[in-house]
Amino acid sequence: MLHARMSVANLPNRPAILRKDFILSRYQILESRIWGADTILLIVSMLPEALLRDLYAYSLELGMEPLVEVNNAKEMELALSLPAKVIGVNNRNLHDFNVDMGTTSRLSEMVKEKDVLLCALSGISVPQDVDKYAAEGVGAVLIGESLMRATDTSAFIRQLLTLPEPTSLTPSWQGKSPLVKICGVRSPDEAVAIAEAGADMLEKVSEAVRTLRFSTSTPSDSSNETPNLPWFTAHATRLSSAPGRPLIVGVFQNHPLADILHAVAYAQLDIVQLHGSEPTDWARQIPVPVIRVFHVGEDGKGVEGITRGGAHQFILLDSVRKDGSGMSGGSGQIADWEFVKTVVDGGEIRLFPRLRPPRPRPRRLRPADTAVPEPAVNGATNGHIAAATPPAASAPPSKYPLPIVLAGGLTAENVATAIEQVRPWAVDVSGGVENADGTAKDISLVKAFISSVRDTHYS
Ligand SMILES: O=P(O)(O)OC[C@@H](O)[C@@H](O)c1c[nH]c2ccccc12
Repeated sequence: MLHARMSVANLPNRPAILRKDFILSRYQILESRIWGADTILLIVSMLPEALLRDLYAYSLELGMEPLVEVNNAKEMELALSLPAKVIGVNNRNLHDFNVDMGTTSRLSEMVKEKDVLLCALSGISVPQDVDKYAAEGVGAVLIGESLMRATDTSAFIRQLLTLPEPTSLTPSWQGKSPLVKICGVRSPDEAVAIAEAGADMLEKVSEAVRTLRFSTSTPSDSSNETPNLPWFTAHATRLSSAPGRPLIVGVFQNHPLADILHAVAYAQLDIVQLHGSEPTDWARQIPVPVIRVFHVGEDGKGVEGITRGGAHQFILLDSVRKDGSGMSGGSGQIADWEFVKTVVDGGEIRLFPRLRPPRPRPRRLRPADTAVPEPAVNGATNGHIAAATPPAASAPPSKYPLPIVLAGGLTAENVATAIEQVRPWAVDVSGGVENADGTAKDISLVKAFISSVRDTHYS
């Protein structure tokens, strides 16, 4: 159960996990919740009425609306009296195991006009079964045997539900020019000027952040949810398509978690950037999206596990400082763009893996991202970029290039080249848009930087 839950945990629109079992006690319900179930099955025919009512109420208490299974009109009456909101009609009679596909159709009359999600259970194997039930108001089907027998499960489900091939899963951030993140903003006035110049994200170094709330905020349209794109792609796509005021980022380098949480609340940060060697898991405890830095060394070290999703939402690549600290940032040093490009092209894990492993090819020519058969989840379980083995030059770029924020030594002069070469999701600049003595941002440089980015489109 826990493995099932974990394998879908990082999908933005993950399916619910049902414990389809013979549930007889509160203990089993609590156990289900603890091990990752979203809901449970309660079978009316095997539970005395008082126990059924108790288990139904207990399940609700734990935040789970159970699937209540019935097989005849009497059981349906009882289920409706609970009042169950999700009712499954089992076409299979559990006393003699005979399947009568008309059972759901006959009982569907009893839930008409009611606020009930009706599910058809058992015996479903062809699209016509599903279509017929759908026309009768059935909202879900439960399929066991025919799914187990199908050789290509995904194709079978698509066929059964008349779903299109999953070609529409194209990340939308790739067609646009990268977002612009300006770091080291010193005052509210500077922030306003930079916002007006069109920056997408600002990072402050002063206490001024609380006054940086602009009235131009446009709430994003949450009804337009992204489909189940891989983790980083989904987050990049969502942020790229949310218009509004620039987001305020707080950058932290090896600060205590308590300080970060305090700053998020006090300064109302939109995003936290972890720029040190903080534990990956902290991102799960920070209540706003997190950008995590990967410090890229000269030898291509520092990107191990970079495709692992499920914690931070965004990735920033910066060049390691030459001071031996292993940290990056603020040095004005350019990252190895060619190497960063191999990380971007290595991409995120494919959502729909091949069913059979690829035919063996000579080892040397095998690109890094097809070397291992991948599970049907995103990068949570499989960081497949090996620093020492960037994809071969001939390898086709991944369908889901890794969306990254590129930082390190960018200026209005070099940013266009950087974008063409690396194809980052966003670019980050601080020193490159400052005045000669480094005491303030030079707004004309900020404008030049932003227009250079906006003029650069990916082909
Ligand atoms: O394998 P089928 O015909 O697709 O059926 C699945 C499901 O309805 C069935 O497994 C089921 C639902 N409730 C049950 C209760 C007991 C035994 C079996 C079930």
